[in-house]
Amino acid sequence: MPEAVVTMDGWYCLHDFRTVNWTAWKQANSEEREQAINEFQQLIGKWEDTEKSKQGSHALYTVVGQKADFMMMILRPTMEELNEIETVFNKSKLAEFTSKEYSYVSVVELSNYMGNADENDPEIQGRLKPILPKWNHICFYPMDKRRQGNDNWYVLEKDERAKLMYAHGMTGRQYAGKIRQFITGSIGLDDWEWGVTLFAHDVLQFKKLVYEMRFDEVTSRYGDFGSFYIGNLLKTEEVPQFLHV
Ligand code: VOV
Repeated sequence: MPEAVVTMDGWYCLHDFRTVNWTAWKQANSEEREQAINEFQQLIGKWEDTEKSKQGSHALYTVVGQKADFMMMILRPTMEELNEIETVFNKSKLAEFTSKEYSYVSVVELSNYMGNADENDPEIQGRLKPILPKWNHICFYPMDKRRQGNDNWYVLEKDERAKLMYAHGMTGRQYAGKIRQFITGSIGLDDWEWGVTLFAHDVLQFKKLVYEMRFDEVTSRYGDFGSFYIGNLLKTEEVPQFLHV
């Protein structure tokens, strides 16, 4: 039987996508809107404090296209904290004007194919508990490794999988400084096997990287993908402008 890889797992992760009901938002009076915006900014302020004390991290992006209007990506040490954050948002004034579009629950994951990584190494700890970059663009999509006929990732021996992952890593390394990738594992946690979250300064680099990877065997033979979500950075101070009507 092929050997499973022992993963190293870090902070839990919630991707939370919301759509604004602009009609209801426009009908609200200006005090209500101001209250909703202030409360949301205070909430983000708390996330910023948590990030400063390295107890978690977050990213806030507007979403381009009709899949949602904005997304919150939250990293925390426990699943309970993720749940608390979404509940606080759900009880907020702004939530009265938004609908839940999609969410994804996972955990920051590093696979240790070479078997030589030391989980206590500060560099590895930094990757398991990362501070998310506030780069201009985000790209999120869930994915599976295929299990179909001759293309079944889960019957490949570990050495073979390690070789394919190595080639994958080599393609990715060419994008150093242009793209930062965060792989979150979600087997047993959500509907797909992994979440892929990419950050870039230049949005076109997502297309170039994802296209180039389509030719890596690990993707061409074994990659199955869900919906793609693309977004632009929403800074805390830009929230009032984004919500201005
Ligand atoms: C900047 C781009 C980039 C780079 C450098 C990179 C490197 C690496 C390395 C070195 C490793 C293995 C060790 C680890 O760190 O886990 C991985 C692991 C993984 N990757 Fe990756 N990946 C990138 C980018 C990158 C993308 C764009 C995708 C989506 C695939 C695509 O075709 O759309 C992806 C997927 C994954 C997955 C699902 C895993 C876990 C697979 C498993 O079976 O465990 N990844 N990845």
